[in-house]
Parts: sequence; structure tokens; C-alpha cells
Amino acid sequence: MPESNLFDYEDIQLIPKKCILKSRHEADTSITFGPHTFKLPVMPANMQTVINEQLAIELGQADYFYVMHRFEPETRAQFIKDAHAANTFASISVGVKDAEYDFIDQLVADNLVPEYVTIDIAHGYSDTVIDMIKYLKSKLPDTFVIAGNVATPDAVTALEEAGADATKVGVGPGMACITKLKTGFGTGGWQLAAIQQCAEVATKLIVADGGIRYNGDIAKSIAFGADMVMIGSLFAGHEEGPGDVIEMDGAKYKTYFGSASQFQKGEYRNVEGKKLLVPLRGSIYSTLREMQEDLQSAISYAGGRDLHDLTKVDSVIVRNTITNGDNR
Ligand SMILES: NC(=O)C1=CN([C@@H]2O[C@H](COP(=O)(O)OP(=O)(O)OC[C@H]3O[C@@H](n4cnc5c(N)ncnc54)[C@H](OP(=O)(O)O)[C@@H]3O)[C@@H](O)[C@H]2O)C=CC1
Ligand SMILES: Nc1nc2c(ncn2[C@@H]2O[C@H](COP(=O)(O)O)[C@@H](O)[C@H]2O)c(=O)[nH]1
Repeated sequence: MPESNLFDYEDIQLIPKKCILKSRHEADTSITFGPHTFKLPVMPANMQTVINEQLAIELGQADYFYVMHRFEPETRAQFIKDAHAANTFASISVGVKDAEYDFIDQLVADNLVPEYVTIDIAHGYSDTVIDMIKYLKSKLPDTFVIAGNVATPDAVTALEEAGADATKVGVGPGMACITKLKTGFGTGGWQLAAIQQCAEVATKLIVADGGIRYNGDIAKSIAFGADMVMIGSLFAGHEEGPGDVIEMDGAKYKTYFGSASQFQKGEYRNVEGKKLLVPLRGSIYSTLREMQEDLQSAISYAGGRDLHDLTKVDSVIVRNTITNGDNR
């Protein structure tokens, strides 16, 4: 049955309250997520065209959260050692196939304990993910477990009951995603409403994943109940990230492809992702600085001092007005 009160980032504007700050610099964008506190409530997506080992460790050392991808599985144990040798936390991804259970057993045998593990599965509301959460929690009880991806409140409750410390919401809103086209399912077009619905029942943390197109969407995610925001396309294309620079007609690009694309899988089977070119964007630290400035400004418009104050604002639904009619 279609719902009528559904909306997405572009349909919402937050309503300003009286400012209580003398400067936007006073606004606190930090977030405690599991055992650590980070400068911003954002994380680059655990995709092979967004993050690599070197960038992950640099981000961790600079107090930004990251999740390393799972697409070179044999490098993960060494990555945990490298992160710890660099005096930062280790945040890795796993799938749900049998070999992943062997990998976890090996970590336990080697006394290698990642601080964060993300279970990275397209359809996270499944017994395979529930079983993996339980296994992780039994074998690595001190590790913070993020599980996903899900679309609905009942899925959030199921993963939390299995032991997840955070659930990741977003099926199909990503820029490199074609799940909605291939299967007819997903939160594409109502991702922000899905975050709100999931956050209403959550007793633990919520990660909004996919569909962020502007920095203001980060503030909107927090306002509607997310604790953290995972971002792919806006973090792709940076100097420090993976991928070669491609020159075309005088412009420079990097490749951004879906983790369920044929480019990731090496074959055209169960494909639910595509490949795009994104403009070369300079340093990721400039992007992070601008995200921080914009979030600080958002907190000031919320009449607050920190991220939590964003959850106290009112909003209006105004369809198709976000670019003021100027889409250039
Ligand atoms: N956030 C999103 O909207 C989406 C994200 N992705 C990303 O793509 C990557 C690959 O994801 P995924 O295919 O889950 O990972 P895997 O290819 O590792 O598949 C994990 C396991 O789940 C099974 N599986 C996958 N999809 C389904 C399904 N719809 N129903 C039942 N079983 C299923 C697979 O078996 P089998 O292949 O035999 O079915 C496999 O055993 C991940 O990084 C994921 O985050 C992909 C699509 C959507
Ligand atoms: N349906 C698919 N979703 C995918 C795929 N690869 C990654 N993703 C999801 O997208 C977000 C990033 O979204 P963006 O809008 O910020 O670019 C990522 O975190 C995954 O959840 C895929 O192949 N298919």
C-alpha cells in the first residue's frame, strides 16, 4: 500500500530558530560513536572506489571515522595490525559467507581485535546477517558491530535484538545503485523518511547510508534521527582516495562504481550497481572542512550548540525547491 507522507532530502527544509552562538566556530560537530569520538558524523562508504588502507588510517589518525571495504579479504588482518601500529582504531567490513566465519576465528586465534566491524550486505534483514551479528558478538564481544543494510523499523529491531550496536539504513538510494530499477525495491526517493521511521524504534545507533547529494543533507539526516551518515559519491574523486585520474575533453575524473556492479564483481551476475565518472575534487580534507563549516552553520540555524540540537528543529515539506529552480 503506497504511503502518502513520504519524502526525501530534496523535499525538506529545516526551520531556523534564534541563534545562541556568537560565531559558527562555537558549534560542536563531534560525535561519540562506539568507543571513540570523531570530529564529524560522517564516514566514507566502504567501497573500493572511495576508500583504501592508506586513506583509512590517515582518517583515523585525524579523528574521522572510516569503514574499510571488504573486497580484498586477504588484506584485512594485516590492515588491523597496520591501524593499531599507527595508533588508531581498526574498522573493517565483513560479509556473511562461510569463509567470513573462518576469518573471524583466525582473528580470535591471533588476538587481533578490530574496534569496529561492519556487516556489509545489500539485504541486511536476513538470518544470515542475524547469525553473523551473534557470531561476532560471541567471538569478539568488545567489538562495535554495525549491521545492514535495512529499510524498515522491524528490520532495525531484529538486528538490534541480535546484538548490533548500530544499524545502517538505506536500500537503493545510492548514486551508483540500480537496485530500485532491477528489483522494484528500496528506499530510493524516500530515504529520509525511512531514516525517520527507523530512528523512531531504534534503541541503539542509526547510520544513514546513501543519497547524500549536498552537505545540508547531513544536517537533515541528523535532524531526522541518524547518528552517523555514510557517504559514497561525495567522497569519491579525491586526490587521496583510490583510483587513477582519467582525462577527458580537458576535464579530470575518477571512477566511482557500485559494490554490486560488474566492475566490482568481475562478472555480470546479480548486478545491482553501475559505474560513473566523478570530477576530480582535490583534497578530501578540504571537503571535510567544508562539511564541518556547513554543519556548524546548520547547528547555528537550529538555535543550538551541538549535533543533538538539530533533532529539536521543525521542518516543512516543500517539493522540488531545493535548488531554487537552478539545476546548473
Ligand atoms: N545499500 C544498498 O542498497 C546495496 C548495497 N549493495 C552493496 O553491494 C555489495 C554486495 O552485496 P551483497 O550482494 O549483499 O553481498 P555478497 O555478494 O557478499 O552476498 C552476500 C550473501 O548474501 C546472498 N544474497 C545477496 N543478496 C541476496 C538477496 N537479495 N536475497 C538472498 N540472499 C542474498 C548472497 O548469495 P547469492 O549472491 O547467491 O544470492 C551471498 O551469499 C555490498 O557491498 C553491498 O553493500 C548492493 C546492493 C544494494
Ligand atoms: N544498490 C546498490 N547500492 C550500492 C552499491 N554500491 C554501494 N551502494 C550503496 O551506496 C552507498 C553510497 O551512496 P551515495 O549516494 O553516497 O553514493 C553505499 O554506502 C552503499 O550502501 C551497489 O552496487 N548497488
